[in-house]
Amino acid sequence: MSPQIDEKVEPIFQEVLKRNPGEVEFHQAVREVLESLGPVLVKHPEFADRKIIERICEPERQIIFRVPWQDDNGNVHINRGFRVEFNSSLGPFKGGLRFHPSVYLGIIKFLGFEQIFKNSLTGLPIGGGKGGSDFDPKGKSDNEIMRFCQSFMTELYRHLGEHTDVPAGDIGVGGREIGYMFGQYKRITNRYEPGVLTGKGLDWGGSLVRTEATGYGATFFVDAMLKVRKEAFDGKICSVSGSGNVAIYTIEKIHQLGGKCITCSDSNGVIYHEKGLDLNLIKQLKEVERRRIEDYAKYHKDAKYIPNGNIWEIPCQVAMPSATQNEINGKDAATLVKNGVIAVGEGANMPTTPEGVKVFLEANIAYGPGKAANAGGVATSALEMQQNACRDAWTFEYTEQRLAQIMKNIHDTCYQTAEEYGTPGNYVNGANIAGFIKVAKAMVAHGLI
Ligand SMILES: NC(=O)C1=CN([C@@H]2O[C@H](COP(=O)(O)OP(=O)(O)OC[C@H]3O[C@@H](n4cnc5c(N)ncnc54)[C@H](OP(=O)(O)O)[C@@H]3O)[C@@H](O)[C@H]2O)C=CC1
Ligand SMILES: O=C(O)CCC(=O)C(=O)O
Repeated sequence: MSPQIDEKVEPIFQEVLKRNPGEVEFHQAVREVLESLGPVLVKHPEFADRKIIERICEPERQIIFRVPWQDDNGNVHINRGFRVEFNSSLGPFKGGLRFHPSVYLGIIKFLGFEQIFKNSLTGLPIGGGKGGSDFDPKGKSDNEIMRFCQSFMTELYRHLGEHTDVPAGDIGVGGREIGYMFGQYKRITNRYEPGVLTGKGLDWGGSLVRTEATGYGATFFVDAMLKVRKEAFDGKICSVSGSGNVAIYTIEKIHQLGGKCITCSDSNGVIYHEKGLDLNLIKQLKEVERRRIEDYAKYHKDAKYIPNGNIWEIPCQVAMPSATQNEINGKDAATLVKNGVIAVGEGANMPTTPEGVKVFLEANIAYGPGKAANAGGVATSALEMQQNACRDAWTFEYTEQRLAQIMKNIHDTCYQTAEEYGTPGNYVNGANIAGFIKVAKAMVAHGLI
């Protein structure tokens, strides 16, 4: 762990540990932000007076509920649902829902905490929140998914609203699940309220580019970091982990920008295709047929499937982790650096451990942390809310242009803030400080609430 937490901030972190026992991912996310904030308190003593850091670490509201559902054989199952409404200083709580068996309060709190600063960086009026369930969608039938989503929304709906809390997708939650939850919300409330969820279908209030936004946005962010170093994607060998929504559209944009992506993965193994990935096949396998990535190698005999492989051992120049938290540890980071990586852009949330982050920062590579690099998804969700509010639907070109501009702004804000605070090139500090200051100022303005 980095010893660099400021002495004024350390007691706040100790209190977070005490108040939230066992929530290790939440501790990790909080510590990483708090490490950046010492110099901010020097410039802004009012933040310390008003106990802004202490308040920002405590969610405004945490909802935990039972989700009973029946499988196709009539068996009853009970899952646990969560929604952590972390901070609404800049707008309604906004952030995705994750359905994965690993979900517990500590995961949802880490994601909700990150979301506060990410959403602030977008420059759009959205607060931070996150939710989900320990439900495992793998191997479930379409009807089982629908029954689960309906049961989940039957409890959650009372906490949502376009001006209150607006969920979207995350791991295990895509367009299909958003559709079932939207239908149930509409049925229970008797309101057609498109702005209550984002990531909706294009025929019923969704936005063009939302599906692509996180991956495209992360690639735009890395492109901006490369440009600072007089580099470009063109001709670069790239490695992407995961094979879900973020991974697929990261690969797509990398290819559009002239890079060659040679890897993807799922939780069972890694695909290595030296001549470059066949993205149409990945889309067919994952988006249409919902199969495992292993099957990719059945169609390309020159591609290798490595069961339980370590994707970060495959040499690349640009790495974009797009699967899950803590997928790059200190050793993986050192391997990437040794093999010549020049840029790492995080499509996933907190995919690098603190030890890995330290390796990247010390090696002075271009390292874009998730809360900045993957903000394009939630930013485009906010654009979807704008379209819903004025009952409009923008073109793909216009929406992508807005996304590209937002990502450029986020990059420049992080870059300039890092310089201003004496750590040039450190996007971790830049993102944490810039994201924090905007929320902190709003909290001061709103008084003690
Ligand atoms: N969707 C969005 O708009 C945004 C997503 N993110 C983040 O991006 C990441 C990916 O999300 P998304 O693409 O939407 O999710 P998907 O469910 O579409 O895909 C997730 C991918 O990551 C793999 N994965 C998930 N959990 C693990 C694990 N524990 N170990 C190894 N592999 C794993 C999955 O493999 P398998 O099928 O085997 O589980 C799958 O390939 C997450 O960190 C998410 O929080 C960030 C910003 C926005
Ligand atoms: O689009 C959204 O509201 C949420 C996206 C998300 O979950 C994230 O940024 O991690």
